[in-house]
Amino acid sequence: MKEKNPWHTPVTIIITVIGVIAIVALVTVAVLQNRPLTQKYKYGIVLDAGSSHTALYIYQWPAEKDNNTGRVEQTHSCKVKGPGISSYASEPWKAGESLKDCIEDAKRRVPEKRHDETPLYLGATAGMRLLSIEDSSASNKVFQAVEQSLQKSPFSFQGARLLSGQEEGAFGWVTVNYLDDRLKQGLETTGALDLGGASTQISFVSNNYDGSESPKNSVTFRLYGNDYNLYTNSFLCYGKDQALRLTLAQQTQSGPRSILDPCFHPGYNETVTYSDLYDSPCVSDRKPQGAPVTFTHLGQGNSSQCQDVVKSIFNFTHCRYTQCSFNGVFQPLLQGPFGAFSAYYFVMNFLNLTDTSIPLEVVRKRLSIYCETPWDQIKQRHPDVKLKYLAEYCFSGTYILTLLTKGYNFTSESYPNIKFIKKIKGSDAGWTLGYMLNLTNMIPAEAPDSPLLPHSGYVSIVTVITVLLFVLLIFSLRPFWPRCSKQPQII
Ligand SMILES: Nc1nc2c(ncn2[C@@H]2O[C@H](COP(=O)(O)OP(=O)(O)O)[C@@H](O)[C@H]2O)c(=O)[nH]1
Repeated sequence: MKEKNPWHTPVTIIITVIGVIAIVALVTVAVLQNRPLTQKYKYGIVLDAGSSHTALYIYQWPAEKDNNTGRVEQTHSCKVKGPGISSYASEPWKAGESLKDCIEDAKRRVPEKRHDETPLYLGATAGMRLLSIEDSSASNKVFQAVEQSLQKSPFSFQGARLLSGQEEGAFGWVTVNYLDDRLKQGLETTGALDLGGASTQISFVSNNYDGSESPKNSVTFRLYGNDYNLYTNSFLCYGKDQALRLTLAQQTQSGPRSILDPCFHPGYNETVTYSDLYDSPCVSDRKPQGAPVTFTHLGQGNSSQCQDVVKSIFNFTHCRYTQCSFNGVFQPLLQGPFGAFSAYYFVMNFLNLTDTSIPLEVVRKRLSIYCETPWDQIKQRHPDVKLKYLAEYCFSGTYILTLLTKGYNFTSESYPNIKFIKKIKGSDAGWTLGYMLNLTNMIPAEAPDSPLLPHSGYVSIVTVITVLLFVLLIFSLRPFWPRCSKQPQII
């Protein structure tokens, strides 16, 4: 008699076919339905009105995930032509005009249908801080002019304001740690060292600082469920352009007709007007009486003397706290890694000295060889570099090393903890991103709920469950399996 295979019974065949169709349908629906939707983005724009120039930054983030760290990124930056807005004190309307090209650029970069919901902020830093000290009415007029200009843009203008030094330092620290994904994960934070043209900031978390000593240097944050007690200080007049004024003022106190400056290359020769040099609140009270109209600024290229002149602009004589950096300012013990950006990066990158594993002594030696190089040779070697920047790298490099070691107390051991950086994951290091994250409430105080599975994880789980169900189905049909008995089944 012919053996009949139990798998060939109509019921079994129907169950198997339905099972397979159901499984295929389940996987297909799971994969198709969970495919990420076409990504929609939101945008934010911040104008950094610095002392030397203004820059516009565009940030974007996925529309659904405002609250997730590491998701906001810089997509574009635009450098405003001309000087910083504080330079337009005598013709404020020009400050507003100067921003137009970058605003036009932003209009092309941000999708038109998002324009009216895109917040636009302008934050001014030390250049405007100095102008407001010098002439508060001129500073108000400059703010009015930029506000009038930005209100005409199609973006949602949220105002132009002067940032305090403390805010500038703290937002720079937020930016660096946000981009490094250290805040959400509650990791040890990175300190921030920012060197601008008119001021410089140092911000870090130190275990031996709870804010009780010198409370004005303390900023507290609760971010993603973690509390931070940040130490921050901004030194007005210690940005690299104002620091250069301080050293030149130091060398021209007797009102000479010429000076031999150890921080400029041998053969450097420029005429400087006394009134220009002393036209800043950082030095205006020290303008020598009866000085001639101009002096000749000659380079000498002597590194050790340059270090002495630069050191002389720091005051180490008084400290009413347990410890100080300089000028009587409290500073707790340095702790952790540091990111040094803005002019720290421009200068050390030009000098090929961003590698902090090079011993400090070797760094100093290389800088002194550079400073001693004649000005003609320097110009020949770098025909494409702006002469103003080129002339100042010897001074700027010496200033940076002096500020870090004598000012902030970095040692040969702690110097390698510094990383000279320009960008982190494509976004510029600076206060602007931290400022926008704060104003848009994009960093929550408490840790967000654990995120949903990513698409690939979801598909994998559905596939595994489906395979298991399939195996289960096969086993549930066991009664219909062919028996392994020697006796043939007779129907
Ligand atoms: N070497 C060099 N210096 C720069 C560059 N951009 C800006 N600087 C200088 O670096 C300093 C700081 O600039 P920035 O970070 O824009 O500071 P701010 O203008 O004070 O906000 C100023 O002295 C600028 O003149 C650059 O591309 N190369």
